[in-house]
Amino acid sequence: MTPPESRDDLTGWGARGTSGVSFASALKFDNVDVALGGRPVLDKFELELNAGEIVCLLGESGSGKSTALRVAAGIQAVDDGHVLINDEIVSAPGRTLPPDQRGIGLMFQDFALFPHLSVLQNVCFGLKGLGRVAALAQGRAALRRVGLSEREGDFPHMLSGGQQQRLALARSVAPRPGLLLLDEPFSSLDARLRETVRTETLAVLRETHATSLIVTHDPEEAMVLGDRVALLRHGRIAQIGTAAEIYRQPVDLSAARFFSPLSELEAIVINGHAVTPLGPVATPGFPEGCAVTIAIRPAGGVEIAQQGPGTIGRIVSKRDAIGVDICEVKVNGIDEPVGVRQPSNAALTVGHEVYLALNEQHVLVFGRD
Ligand SMILES: Nc1ncnc2c1ncn2[C@@H]1O[C@H](COP(=O)(O)OP(=O)(O)OP(=O)(O)O)[C@@H](O)[C@H]1O
Repeated sequence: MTPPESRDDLTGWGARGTSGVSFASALKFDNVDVALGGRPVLDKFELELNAGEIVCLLGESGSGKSTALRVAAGIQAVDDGHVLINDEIVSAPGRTLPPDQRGIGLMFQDFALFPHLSVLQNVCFGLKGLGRVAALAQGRAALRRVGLSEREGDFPHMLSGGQQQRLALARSVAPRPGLLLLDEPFSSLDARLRETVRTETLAVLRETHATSLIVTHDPEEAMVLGDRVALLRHGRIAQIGTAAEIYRQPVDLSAARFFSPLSELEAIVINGHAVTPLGPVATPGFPEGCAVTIAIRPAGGVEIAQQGPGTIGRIVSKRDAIGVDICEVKVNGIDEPVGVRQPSNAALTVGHEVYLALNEQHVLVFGRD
């Protein structure tokens, strides 16, 4: 049985800035097709990572994220297209350079530690080419960075979940790979631990300078970790950009829904505006008479005030999430209550009549077919 998490899981990382430095590699997927079980999983898949960049691959379950990572790792062959690492073709139809010749570090959701090897042996496994003395020195430095020096003689089953994650990270960065491929690296950790581990892992990735491709299904995680976020849908990139770009200018309604719940209002464009029960919304670029969906994010899209001006509504539910109110407000003419997150205000209570003001800058407009 895995030992429980301890305070050490939150505080036990080594000194920042002590990870070994890699020479970052560029990675390119060029028109990659992969079919599995007779179904296309990657479909003309295109993605380019600049050297040293951290890109998060985000998407619904089954969208092809892990398959893309496995292709980059050389575990999965391509049916068409190419994969290039530093401009060298490493995957082409019928030709797949093995993982150990790609200069990559891999980290999986279940950590895939070797149960019969000690902590130190696990981390030194990929360092055999260095010779024993250099491998031990480099392995111990990686363990020191993740705060596991004292545990080098233990076996993986003696470590807590958080410590196993740290060992898996140390093992993947110890050989100083130019490219790190991480598949859901935090999903097996509990929520309390995940934030600390995420921050520390990001610090390690930055120190190593390795190019990193991280698969996740958690939008918040992608936005925190990625220099850019790539949204994958049915085996293709639906959108790629910085977290701010992809959150503020989602390519379509379904991309917008991925990053937060939305209040969605249907309207028609009249005189350059969509008329909604919450007031008019400017619709530049949409023709007169066009049917649009106005999507409002709970954070910033609308504000609740005790006094007008604004549209009258009634608070039907409220949760206090440590400094933040999460409210639902019923407004005449809108079927579903409008979701609002804003700084805590004890004066706002359920049943209270309030005024809603739209913040047009945070309101999204999409055309409807
Ligand atoms: N070996 C296989 N044989 C047949 N189908 C497969 C195989 N591996 C994956 N698939 C299918 O390919 C699709 C994409 O799988 P993949 O694991 O890449 O998705 P994912 O986006 O990583 O999903 P998740 O978030 O659930 O891990 C899924 O529909 C999956 O069922």
